Amino acid sequence: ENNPYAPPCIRGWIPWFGAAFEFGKAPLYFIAQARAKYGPVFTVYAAGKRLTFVTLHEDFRTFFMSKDVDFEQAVQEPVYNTASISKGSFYKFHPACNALIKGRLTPGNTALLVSDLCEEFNQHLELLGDRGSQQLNELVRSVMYPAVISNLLGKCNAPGTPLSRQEFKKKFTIYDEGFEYGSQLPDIFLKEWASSKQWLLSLLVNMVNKAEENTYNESGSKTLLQHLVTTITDKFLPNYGLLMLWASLANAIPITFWALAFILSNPTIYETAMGQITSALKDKDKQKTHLSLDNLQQMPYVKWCIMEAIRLRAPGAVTRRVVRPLRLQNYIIPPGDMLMMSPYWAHRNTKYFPEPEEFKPERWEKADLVKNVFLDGFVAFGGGKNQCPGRWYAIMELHMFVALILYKYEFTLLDPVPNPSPLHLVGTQQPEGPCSVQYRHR
Ligand code: HEM
Repeated sequence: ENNPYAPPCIRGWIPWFGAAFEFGKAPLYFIAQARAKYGPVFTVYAAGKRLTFVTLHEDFRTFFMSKDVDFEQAVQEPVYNTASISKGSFYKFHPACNALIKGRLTPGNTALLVSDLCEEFNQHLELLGDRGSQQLNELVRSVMYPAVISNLLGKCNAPGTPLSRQEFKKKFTIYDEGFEYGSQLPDIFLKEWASSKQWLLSLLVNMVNKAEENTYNESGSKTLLQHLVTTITDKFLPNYGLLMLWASLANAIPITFWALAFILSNPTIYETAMGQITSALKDKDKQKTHLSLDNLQQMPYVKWCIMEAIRLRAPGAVTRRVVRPLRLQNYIIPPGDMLMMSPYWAHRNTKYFPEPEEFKPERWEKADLVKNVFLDGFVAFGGGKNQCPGRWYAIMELHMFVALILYKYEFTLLDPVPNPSPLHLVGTQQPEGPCSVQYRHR
């Protein structure tokens, strides 16, 4: 309690609630204000928890690599609240689960998923019809949900009728939108959210049963889910499946929305991207557009647009738990503290990203993306041994989706690009307001 080396601690006026109220209103902006006022390392005491923020790039290595901080202990409680996985099970199986996903989604293995994913995207993009208008984020969801489920969990597990796709979209959206509160509160406070979670869990029970019956695909390979079935051997298997499903959709979908919105709202960027897409895909069919890894490599500018959207709308925070006294700057952070790092704010450091608020795809020219090297200071996927194992898949998936949809459809943005909502710390940023588009098949 009276640690003289502890960083400045922010408490609110109401002692018990601490800063929870102020923090909860707009946590993303609270971080920036607190940093300006209290310096690069500070603790927020909120709702009985100590959250210590690490804001200097020079400390990120410690955040990701130190043996005195731990990923599993930081996320165990949220994992229990969102997927009902017991503490014992999580500590037992999480390392193997993480290693599995990492191994299945290396750049090389991701390349093997390209042609199936392309087929899925084609199929679901064509369901949009010749023309229409709708919310851009709804449109992205309706194509990406079934396509990615099919690609990662198996074709037999993707919702196969318009009605079941509609229902999945509805349940998953509720689950995803409530994930942040759901990760902190017991189910009894969140009825609708908890019932969507139960619905999704039963769905995963079915998927797992099928994966246990058919341990291989028609093609003789295994889906990520079929691999998971052999790794998790306790009763929480479907629950791990749900978390994996959430992780594979929750961050990638908002980024797809932003990437499209940024491109469509900027005529020069749009022209450059379209130039590359049309010259790479030339006279390919516009209904069944076969797009290969080579084609993707012919559109580096489109990839820069994806990377730039990820940079600008990066997760609000990633977390670790301090397990032994941790030295940072001139402070000693006590065990038990949650350690927080904000990729969103890290990407607004002008030393690494001049004109940080601008959508400037060209800044990615300096990164050796062909060799899978990002820009210095880029931390959207976290780091260390718990760095996002889906990052190569995410980049490939978004690159392909954006190229395909722009090749097939012409869009008109009917609203200005919305601001990001200041309400969320978990995951990539969500739009604050509506953004509708009109589209027409080319
Ligand atoms: C643009 C899209 C994405 C972003 C920005 C993103 C970001 C992140 C971040 C920041 C973490 C935590 C890392 C840390 O604490 O150091 C994470 C974890 C994770 N991500 Fe992603 N992610 C994306 C897409 C995906 C996709 C497409 C998949 C699956 C195919 C995926 C699977 C996972 C999994 C399974 C974890 C948990 C890892 C663990 O348990 O150790 N992510 N992601």
